[in-house]
Amino acid sequence: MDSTQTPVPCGAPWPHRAVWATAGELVIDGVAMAALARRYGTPVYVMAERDVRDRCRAYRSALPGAEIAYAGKAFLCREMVRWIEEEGLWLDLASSGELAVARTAGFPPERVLVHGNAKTPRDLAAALDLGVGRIVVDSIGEINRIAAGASRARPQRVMLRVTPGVTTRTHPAVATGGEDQKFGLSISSGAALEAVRRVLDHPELVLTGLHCHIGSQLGEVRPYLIALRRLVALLAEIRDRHGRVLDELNLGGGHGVATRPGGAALDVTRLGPRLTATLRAACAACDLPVPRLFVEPGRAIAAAAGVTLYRVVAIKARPGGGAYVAVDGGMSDNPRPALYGAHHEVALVGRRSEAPLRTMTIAGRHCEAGDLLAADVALPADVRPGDLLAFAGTGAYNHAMASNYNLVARPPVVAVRAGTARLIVRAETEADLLARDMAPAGVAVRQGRTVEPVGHPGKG
Ligand SMILES: Cc1ncc(COP(=O)(O)O)c(C=O)c1O
Ligand SMILES: N[C@@H](CCCC[NH3+])C(=O)O
Repeated sequence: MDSTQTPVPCGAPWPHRAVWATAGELVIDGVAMAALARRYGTPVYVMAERDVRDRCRAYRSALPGAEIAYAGKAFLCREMVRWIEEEGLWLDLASSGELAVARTAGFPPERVLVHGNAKTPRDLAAALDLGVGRIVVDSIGEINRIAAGASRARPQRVMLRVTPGVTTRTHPAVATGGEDQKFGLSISSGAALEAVRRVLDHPELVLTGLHCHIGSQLGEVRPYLIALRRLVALLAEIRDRHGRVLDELNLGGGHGVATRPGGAALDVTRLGPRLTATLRAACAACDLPVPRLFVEPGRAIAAAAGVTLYRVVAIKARPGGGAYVAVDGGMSDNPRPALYGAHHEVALVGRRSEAPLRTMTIAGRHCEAGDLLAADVALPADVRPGDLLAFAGTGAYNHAMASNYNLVARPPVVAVRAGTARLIVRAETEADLLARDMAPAGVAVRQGRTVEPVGHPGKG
């Protein structure tokens, strides 16, 4: 593109306000990525605030009257909590650590749902102390533990997570609707009904409804409708056996996002009306009032808002053609390609290249051959050390799943909005890494030389 051309929208899976501008620049909501990378270093996670907010609003308008709980496991920090709070969503949290983020960001506890198949005493104490809106019971043994921390004067509202026996097309590691798995209580075995009975026996607990979560990165509406009907049937059975009509039905999250241009997504504008209509029809058939519906999207709110920028460090020819392009990050900041074979779109940013496209594999910096961030992507043949690469769709389950493998410090998160960039999670430092490591007694600490971060061999 030459300097007379107008910016071209990137389209999905890039953020809503991402454009290709002149000279190969990627501009997200008015912020140029090359300058951002120079200012904050690389790797860096970029989160487009207005993208997150747009998606929260799309959920609220596609599901009027329903509660939208953002699944914080996808991406959580206090700034994100503020956006979610301001957009009127609930938060789905899964540990005392996540609860600490929400608590210290001032999120209203009555809009927090707590999940977990193995909630520790600490998790439960944090949830009960905070006074969260709902705890989602995931096992029978947990019922007494929650009741013990509540009281008749201050009863705890709970939902019950059930497994509806629905199969889904997704990676096996994130398929959770089937019978044989670690989450929830089976409907067909009778465990779910037994758990209902036990919860109802506790005056310290208020059973508000049922919950299920059938999997993640799902592309079809149908499994949700099947799960919904099974949960409504269970609501009717609970009414018939116990004389109790529960008010809430939570269908979890899992709504898939496009990972390639033109790729399929489970768009809430398509899903929302089908859920609402099916819920009404199923309840009418069982002569039940329509319960308040909850959904818990994580990826669908956060994934496309995020982009990761890396510097190219080294290039190597592959035997058979193509090349390995090694960058200054890897499976420590994005384990998804190695774990699930996940695909992220990749683009050269910050300079224009006329070179023909060549097939390249983007390799991470970690000490294992499987640390490949993207296989067989087409990039200009003149990609060189110092170049900047942008990865799309890294807003969910990247920062959240980052590790310190090889004692690599985790990257910062920078929010962009209307032409302004702002640090929202600072980079980890080597001092952070050493802070938890107890130096052996009597070892004198030798101060290291301060070195510039690698990955800036060129100005781009
Ligand atoms: C209980 C629960 N709710 C919501 C989610 C959010 O999932 P996703 O990010 O796929 O929407 C998950 C994770 O899959 C989950 O386990
Ligand atoms: N970590 C998974 C999603 C897990 C969903 C958690 N409930 C991913 O990146 O795809």
